[in-house]
Amino acid sequence: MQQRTIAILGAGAWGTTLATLAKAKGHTVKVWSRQSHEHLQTVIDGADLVLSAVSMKGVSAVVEQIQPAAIAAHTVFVTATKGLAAEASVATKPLLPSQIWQAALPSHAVVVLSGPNLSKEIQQGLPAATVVASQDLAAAQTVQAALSSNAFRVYTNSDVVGVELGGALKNVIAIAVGACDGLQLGTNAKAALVTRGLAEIIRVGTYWGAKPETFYGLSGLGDLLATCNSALSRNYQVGYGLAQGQSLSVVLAQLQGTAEGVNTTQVLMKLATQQQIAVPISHQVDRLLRGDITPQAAVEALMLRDYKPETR
Ligand SMILES: NC(=O)C1=CN([C@@H]2O[C@H](COP(=O)(O)OP(=O)(O)OC[C@H]3O[C@@H](n4cnc5c(N)ncnc54)[C@H](OP(=O)(O)O)[C@@H]3O)[C@@H](O)[C@H]2O)C=CC1
Ligand SMILES: O=C(CO)COP(=O)(O)O
Repeated sequence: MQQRTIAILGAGAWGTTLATLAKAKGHTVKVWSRQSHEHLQTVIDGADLVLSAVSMKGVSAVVEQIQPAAIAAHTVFVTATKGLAAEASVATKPLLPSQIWQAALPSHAVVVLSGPNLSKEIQQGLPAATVVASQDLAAAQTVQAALSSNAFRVYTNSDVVGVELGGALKNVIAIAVGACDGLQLGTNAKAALVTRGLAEIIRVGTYWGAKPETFYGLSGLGDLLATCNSALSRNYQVGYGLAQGQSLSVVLAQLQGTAEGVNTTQVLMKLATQQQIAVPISHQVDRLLRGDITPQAAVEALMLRDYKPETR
């Protein structure tokens, strides 16, 4: 196995966990965060892989600190952020983290890493699988070889948009399912939400050019199952807390780490409204997060929608 020099950007829950996985494989690992004394450019100098696990709101600020001309041609950039850019618009601006990285580093390979990867379980050494997606298959295979182990199984995929959107959009559905569990609506209701949530993700994803089948994989259905079934998920915790009658600000103040679904819902609603894509569950999550509706009223609004065939 080839030893690599890996720079990890972001020392939060996911960045720290990815560093643990990379160190366990014997790679040389350097971690950078805003608290680091070293400059970002110094940390990524000479790195074979640069792996970013900063939350969505920090991606542009981090990318802007990088001087592309000073980076070795073979360096592969990996983004593990699950979110949509707040400034995204259909016409002009990048929507996904990998598009921000690729726009700043047009001559470097960019790889998306996404899957059912609750960091606390991985830190405990429990087995997990993930997907690395890139238009550059060799770059994806380099990342696959670098991170695969007996505890972390890495698959490749060429559907970058699908893999990245799956990881971002499942967070919105995880908020809905957290609320469903917080209201103790039962297993049938939860199964319905996850299944119709997946249909909603596929509707949005295919609009943006993703392959439908990608969403039945690890970064779509896989990550939905993980985050909708675990109290470790911060997004699930947000929905659960709202269903307990707590305000969003109280829920977020008590939360350990980032719940990307809160901002992702806002961006998704802006884009889906512009493009007239039906996202009924996300719409109710948006109203709930804004405090415009009670969780009980959101459930009723979903149950009493116009009749329709399942396949539309
Ligand atoms: N935790 C998990 O299980 C998983 C998380 N993810 C995704 O990874 C991303 C990070 O999640 P996670 O590590 O859990 O979140 P945390 O809240 O634990 O950490 C967030 C990280 O982002 C950094 N950050 C935030 N804003 C900025 C900024 N403006 N400039 C630079 N850095 C910034 C933080 O830096 P600082 O410490 O300096 O504040 C910190 O390193 C999210 O998109 C999440 O969806 C993906 C898979 C699994
Ligand atoms: O993406 C994750 C697991 O795959 C982490 O979920 P949360 O961000 O909801 O904690």
